[in-house]
Amino acid sequence: MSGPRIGILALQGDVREHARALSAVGARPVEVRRAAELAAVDGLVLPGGESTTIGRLLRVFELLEPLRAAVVAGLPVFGSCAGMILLARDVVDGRPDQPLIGGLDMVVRRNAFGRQVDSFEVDLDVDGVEGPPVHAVFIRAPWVEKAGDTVEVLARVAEAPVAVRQGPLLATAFHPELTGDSRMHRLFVDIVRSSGSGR
Ligand SMILES: NC(=O)CC[C@H](N)C(=O)O
Repeated sequence: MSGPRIGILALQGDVREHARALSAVGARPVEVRRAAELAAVDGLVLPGGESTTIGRLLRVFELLEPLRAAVVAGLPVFGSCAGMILLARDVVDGRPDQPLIGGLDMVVRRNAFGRQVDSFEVDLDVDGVEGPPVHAVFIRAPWVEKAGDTVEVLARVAEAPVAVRQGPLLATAFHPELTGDSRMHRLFVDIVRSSGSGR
């Protein structure tokens, strides 16, 4: 039995690390740069990078509208860091006109942890992830400023949600692809399988 085909948006960011983590949990990773490639996946990862740049590239590659439509149609998507921002319905401290995909009923604050703690690492208990805490790497990360009632908060740093799920949409402010621990990817692949689009 082969695993679900999981696309990784490959316009910017750490695509290779996500591919490795997805393979480790039995999925088949494929790079996505075009709408036709998007149409052929069972789930999609939006990697970190710069959300403003990725948003602009989504327009250039004519992927923004197809992605919005895919999310509305129920495609499972996992956004990390900049990918979390792209899944938000609104962003605080974003650039004016920064394109978002939306889908997750949340407002995020971009670069929320500020300059002093630009990047940091912390061990986090994440709901839905068994075993020891997840070692979470934050790099100029956002946090969730406001979340709707149907958004499940899976982990927090201080008071701020940094991992959330709403139906088939999963988002983390941290970078689970950088630590060699593929449990967040396993959680996403389980979401893809149970959403019915996994083959
Ligand atoms: N590591 C990251 O993805 C950083 C996100 C970046 N600060 C942004 O606003 O998009």
